[in-house]
Amino acid sequence: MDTTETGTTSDHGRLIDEARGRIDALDARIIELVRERVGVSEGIQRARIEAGGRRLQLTRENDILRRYHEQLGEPGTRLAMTLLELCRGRA
Ligand SMILES: C=C(O[C@@H]1C=C(C(=O)O)C=C[C@H]1O)C(=O)O
Repeated sequence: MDTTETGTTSDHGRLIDEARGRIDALDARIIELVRERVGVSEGIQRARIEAGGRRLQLTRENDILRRYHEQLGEPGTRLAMTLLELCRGRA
């Protein structure tokens, strides 16, 4: 059986390379979606400030944290916290 320096067969190596290509493409889409989310969030924050309100709304943030937790567990909560951190404070 033909093996590479990582100990995989060439078939496995090809499968891994192909799957990594898909992961790289997914990561690029995720980063693009995060950038889109930052822009939408900034627009909401700016509108609220212009209307005389506060930039942040913690009840809404808690709903988002709960949704991520329900779907992805504790790491989902941390992911949502990171997303909210990226989206806060630029308006
Ligand atoms: C975007 C909003 O403003 C802020 C940003 C949020 C977000 O990025 O999801 C959520 C709540 C607010 O603290 C909103 O109220 O929906």
